[in-house]
Amino acid sequence: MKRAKPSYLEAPENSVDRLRRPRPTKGTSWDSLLAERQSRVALEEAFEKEEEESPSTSYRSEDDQFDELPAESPATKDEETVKVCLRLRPYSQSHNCNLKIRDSSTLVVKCAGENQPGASSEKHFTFSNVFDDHVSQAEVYDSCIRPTIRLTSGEPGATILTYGTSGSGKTYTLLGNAEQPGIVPRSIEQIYEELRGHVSSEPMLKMEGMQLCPLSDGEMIEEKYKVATIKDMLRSDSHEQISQIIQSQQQFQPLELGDRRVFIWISFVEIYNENVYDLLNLDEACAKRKPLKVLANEGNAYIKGLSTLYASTKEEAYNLLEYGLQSATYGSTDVNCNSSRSHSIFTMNVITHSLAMQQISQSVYKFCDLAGSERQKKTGTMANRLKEAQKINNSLLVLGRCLETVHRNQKPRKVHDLVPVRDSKLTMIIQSALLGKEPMTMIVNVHPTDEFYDENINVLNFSSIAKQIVIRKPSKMPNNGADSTRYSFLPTSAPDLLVRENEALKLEVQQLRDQLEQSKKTLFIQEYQLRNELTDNFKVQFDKMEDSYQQRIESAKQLAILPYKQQLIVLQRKLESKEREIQELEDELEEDENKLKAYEEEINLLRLSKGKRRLSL
Ligand SMILES: Nc1ncnc2c1ncn2[C@@H]1O[C@H](COP(=O)(O)OP(=O)(O)OP(=O)(O)O)[C@@H](O)[C@H]1O
Repeated sequence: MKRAKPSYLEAPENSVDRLRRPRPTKGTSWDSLLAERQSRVALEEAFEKEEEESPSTSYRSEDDQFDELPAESPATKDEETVKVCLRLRPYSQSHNCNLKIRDSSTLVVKCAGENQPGASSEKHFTFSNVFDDHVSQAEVYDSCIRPTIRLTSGEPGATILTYGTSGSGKTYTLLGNAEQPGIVPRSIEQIYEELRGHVSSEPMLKMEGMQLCPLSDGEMIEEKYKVATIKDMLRSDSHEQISQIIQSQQQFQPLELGDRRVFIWISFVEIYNENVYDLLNLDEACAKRKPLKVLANEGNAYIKGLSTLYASTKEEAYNLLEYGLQSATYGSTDVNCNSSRSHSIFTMNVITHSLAMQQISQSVYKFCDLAGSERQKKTGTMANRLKEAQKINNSLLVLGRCLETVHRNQKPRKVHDLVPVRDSKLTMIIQSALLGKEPMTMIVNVHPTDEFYDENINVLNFSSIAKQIVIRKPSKMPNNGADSTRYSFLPTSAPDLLVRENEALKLEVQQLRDQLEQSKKTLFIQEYQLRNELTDNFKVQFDKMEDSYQQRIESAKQLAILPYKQQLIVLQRKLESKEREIQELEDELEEDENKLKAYEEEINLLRLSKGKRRLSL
């Protein structure tokens, strides 16, 4: 069946790029336009009927039988649902609170029109976990995140989102503070502690866009220099305290990873007013920030020109996190005086190279702190703030539409709608999670006071849709190993044989693609090893050549100085004979002087005897 096309006869959706809105083609007649409109209306009516038969939200009024409440879409052994956890922010007892925790997975909301007769008075929302306001950061981490960081099983990674109104505790949950570290520092600890002894000190392998590349010696030095520069700029060691706190609360143990070598690359971006900015770009430290382009290929997003820095130790990872946070844009609203007005995404790319198996796998962990989903009136939005709020709300709206479409597509139906991931930068970047290629965990933060009643209901409705999305685990190829892991959305029961055949073919194509991908990687590893061998061989040859050149230079030198050596010997001999002559002359002179002295003594004696004789006469 053909996919339903959007019609240009309907009011345009504001969030959709003007250029991409539907337009009439030249020469289209009015009759054909009406026919197109009618077929579209018929299609939509069919969808609505389907929707009525299987409602998408997981809440019902009190009048409904609670036991019948569909907690989530049924997930089989090879499937998992998007994990959606709820966390309540501590609130003052003086405030009215309409939210009550019923059990570890159910929240009951008292409706605003409680006193009106006939009005339904309670709504029940189910979650993977519900955390009360006194639950600690470590408990939240252990229940929601720790199980999703699976470093041995070659999972594709995970996307972790915090969602809620401004000031509801999203940043607190994700980052925490020096005394109560949040999810990101705990994940850094878990990853580096579990991979202890396997993280390479040299950044030898890197993902460039969608390609895996070995780095040259010069490039490796450059990468290390960047991280060292950031360390010098920060000059703080607060991470040591954070690390100690986490270690005392959660004992992460090193994993048994055999000969595997791991390379960890970190990037950090901010989406502000629908522009993507690099938070780790050292060149932009003092200059005006330039927005980056987001490109997409086969459901994977790639940010062109994004800095991805190598962190060989957890200290370096903490430094990159701190540096990125310093670069982030913070504004202030009436609701939260340190409100982050942008979405930020901290990404850890863990590349594992198994020498024995000749395999490379990649796990990408994305931590997204979404901007607050508050109403414009409540946040005192003016001018700049209004523009920010509109952009924030738009991207969250698109996120909601993506989740809704994915959920709708998972129902047994013939027409699958296009998931509008391209309608916002946020959904474009996290599309692999939205399209089911990797697990997603959403932590919904709620400030449970009456003041935020409407916003909280919106947030809870939004999360109830996310909760029902089923992620299917890929069928693993026998020799594919970890990196071939893929997830796909397929309807649970195909209505006819044709659809099933189609799906089987799709699966086959996917498996062939995976095989091709694996072969490419094997080829890449072999090329990489060959290059290393060649480099070693060249080194040995160069050493030998250098030795022989040294010898030749030495013998040429000896040959050149030979005549001078002989001349030197002749001159030395002449010098010796002259010295001997001088010595002889000196000896003769000494002899003559001695004789002279003897004559003088004789003369003196004669004079004395002559004198004596004269006296006697
Ligand atoms: N569970 C909690 N325990 C203790 N304090 C909390 C908790 N949740 C939030 N807070 C406090 O509430 C305040 C606002 O939280 P936070 O900055 O995390 O909100 P936010 O949802 O990120 O807001 P924005 O969207 O505006 O950035 C902070 O001072 C934070 O310390």
